[in-house]
Amino acid sequence: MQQTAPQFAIRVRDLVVGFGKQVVIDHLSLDVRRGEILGLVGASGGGKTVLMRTIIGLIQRRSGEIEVMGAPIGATQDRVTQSAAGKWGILFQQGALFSSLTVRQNIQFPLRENLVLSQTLMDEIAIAKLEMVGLLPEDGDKFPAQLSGGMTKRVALARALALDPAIVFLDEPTSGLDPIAAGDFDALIKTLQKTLGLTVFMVTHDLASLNTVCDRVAALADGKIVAIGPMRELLQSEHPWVRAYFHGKRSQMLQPKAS
Ligand SMILES: Nc1ncnc2c1ncn2[C@@H]1O[C@H](COP(=O)(O)OP(=O)(O)OP(=O)(O)O)[C@@H](O)[C@H]1O
Repeated sequence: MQQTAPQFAIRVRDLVVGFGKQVVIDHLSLDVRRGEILGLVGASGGGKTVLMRTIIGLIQRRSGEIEVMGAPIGATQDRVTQSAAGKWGILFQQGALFSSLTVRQNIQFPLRENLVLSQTLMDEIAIAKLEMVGLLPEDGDKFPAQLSGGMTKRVALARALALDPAIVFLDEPTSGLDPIAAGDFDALIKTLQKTLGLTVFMVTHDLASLNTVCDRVAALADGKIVAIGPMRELLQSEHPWVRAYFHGKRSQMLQPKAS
């Protein structure tokens, strides 16, 4: 692979990932530009989560190359791969907070795992991250069971931001939220992109998110990226799956962003 141009946060080339006889990702290539919000859509079970987990080294690939912020990601789940973890933060599909830890302790978890910091500094960082995601310092004392769905997503995002990553991976961040909370969360993502210069890789089925916050949308079908570009371009795509996805009955309410 050529020297990575600095404008790419993630480069994937000719990636193949499978389980037994099943090939999930089939010679897929994808560039994610630094500082963009990229939305990834695809059929349920089509491999979106597998792609995301392979990029961050949690799933072993069969072949292909992956670079994150210009550095290659190892082909095996080794410690070298793990040590790259400070480059990114992850918000998993279910939020996945530790139920026995307070919000503050959840946010501090990646700090404890990766750094040696005083408790005072960690408390200050936790307050700063809570503020960043629109929560109050006193929310830090709560346990996950005491949070609403929207708050849970915000805490999970605060934890993903704990190590000041360059990239955040979000797996269906607005699923389970009402449209107002989902819209608020989208606005938060956009603000963080602008203020922190974050690159956001977002798996989502949320048409409103795709339309309002994503700079580009990539469509995954048959294990490959079959279309990529701003939403208005995706809406023009002739690919059968992309057409069915964006022009099906459930998508008819979609209002394209003005170009
Ligand atoms: N660890 C694993 N072992 C075996 N098969 C797996 C594993 N992880 C994922 N798969 C399979 O890979 C395929 C893609 O799954 P994946 O979770 O990436 O889909 P997805 O596009 O994220 O779907 P959804 O939108 O429903 O979340 C599925 O057939 C799934 O069963």
